[in-house]
Amino acid sequence: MFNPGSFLDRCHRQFGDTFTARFGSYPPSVFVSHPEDIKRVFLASSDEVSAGEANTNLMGFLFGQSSVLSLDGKSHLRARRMVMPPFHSERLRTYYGSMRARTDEAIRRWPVGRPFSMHEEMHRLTFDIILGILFGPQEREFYEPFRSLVAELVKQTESPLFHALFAMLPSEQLTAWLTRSPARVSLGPLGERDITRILPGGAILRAKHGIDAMVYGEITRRRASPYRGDDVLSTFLDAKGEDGRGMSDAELHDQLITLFIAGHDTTATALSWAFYHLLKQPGVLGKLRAEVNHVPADDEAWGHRICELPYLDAFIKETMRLTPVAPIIIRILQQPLTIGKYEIPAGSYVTPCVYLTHRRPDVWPEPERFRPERFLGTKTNPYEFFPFGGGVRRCLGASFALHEMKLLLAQVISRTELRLEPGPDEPIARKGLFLAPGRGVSVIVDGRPKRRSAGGSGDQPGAAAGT
Ligand code: HEM
Repeated sequence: MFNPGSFLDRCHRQFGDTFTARFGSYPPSVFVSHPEDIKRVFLASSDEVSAGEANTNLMGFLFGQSSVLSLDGKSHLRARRMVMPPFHSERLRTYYGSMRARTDEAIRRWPVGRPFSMHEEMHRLTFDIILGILFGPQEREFYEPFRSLVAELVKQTESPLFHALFAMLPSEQLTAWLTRSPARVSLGPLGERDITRILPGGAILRAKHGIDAMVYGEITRRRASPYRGDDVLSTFLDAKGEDGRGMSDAELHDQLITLFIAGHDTTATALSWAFYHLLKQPGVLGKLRAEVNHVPADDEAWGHRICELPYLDAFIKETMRLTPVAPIIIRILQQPLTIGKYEIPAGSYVTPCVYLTHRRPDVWPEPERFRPERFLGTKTNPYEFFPFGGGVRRCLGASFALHEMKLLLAQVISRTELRLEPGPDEPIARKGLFLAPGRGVSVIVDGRPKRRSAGGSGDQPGAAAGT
């Protein structure tokens, strides 16, 4: 599906709100986009629908079987309760300082007068931010190898070979192979050999084993250390479930990897779309800049006040309505379910379609128009607007992502003169599981920062992790 937007539009025009599509080796997926049907799916009990199995089939080899994404029912709720505290709203303020400091560094890095890809820059920035928040201040010896292993993994999982394997092999087999294959085997008298260099797809295994080894190494180091800070790993090391049990090393590893994977590519892609819409519409940029500049950069509560700005909030919602990062939400039916006039058999995939629901003209007048004002002074309906999914599986990093997006956007637009490099419109392209701007949003900075920002100050200062 190279052009996912027009594929979905075509299916909707031809078949209406509910239709079935089949992808590779996966069971048929029933797409739904009527708010009543979305509600039925999101409110279904865990006896009726599951999400863990579908998530595992898609990416389980990356985040492991004790990840909050892989689990269902009671074990999912237990994991969610343990993972949630660092993402509660009062805790988010402790991250503002490092978010600002990191954004400052990025702005200083950007060339003046020469185009660069905003998507790549947002990737780098959100990567640095989430790594600092998960693991705390780190030395370069951790960050740089980790960054290159992740870059290699992403490159490999976006390669044609991986897509071919994904389409051909039953997903459980692919997951099992990627999860269980050893990186090294013993060849008797020849000693141990790295087999990832000769296996097809071995580069994926190599990168994954490298990442796992680094994360386990860090967990061991931190368990042995008395250091506890504001970072997520510190919180998890001391967390106890209702049964009084803490997290095992495998649980810690799986939750950290999950948060890392779920927590930066998504936000980077949403931010790239935000910059695209912003720079495409000078009127919107003008309104946003006026609102943001109203908050003095050295205000003690800068971050908090920025996160409360109504137009900025509406702007981000409109970005996520028109160009949602995740086009669909996936559930597997554990028993037959009636959705609208259809009885859907157990075992089917049911996919509330974010992309189509967000473009319904009966809910969103002139749906193709980018108009943040539609969100001003209104409360959104969770079955009409769900860029973060819904029900008990709704994204647990949603508030974190929204705060991060607001702070980054506010800081960039108040400190730089930016414009899009002239060229055709950005196509909606599939990048892995997400919808991303196909050309990467090429921008040009025209002006140096106008004033020094308060950097790590304001709200509760945090360390610029990783430096
Ligand atoms: C703009 C950024 C983001 C978008 C668009 C996004 C979107 C989503 C979506 C669509 C889901 C599936 C929800 C469902 O099945 O109903 C999800 C789940 C999840 N997201 Fe996000 N996400 C974002 C940022 C983040 C961040 C920053 C974190 C953490 C640091 C995070 C952590 C998670 C986790 C742990 C889950 C699994 C929740 C569960 O299964 O209980 N996400 N996200």
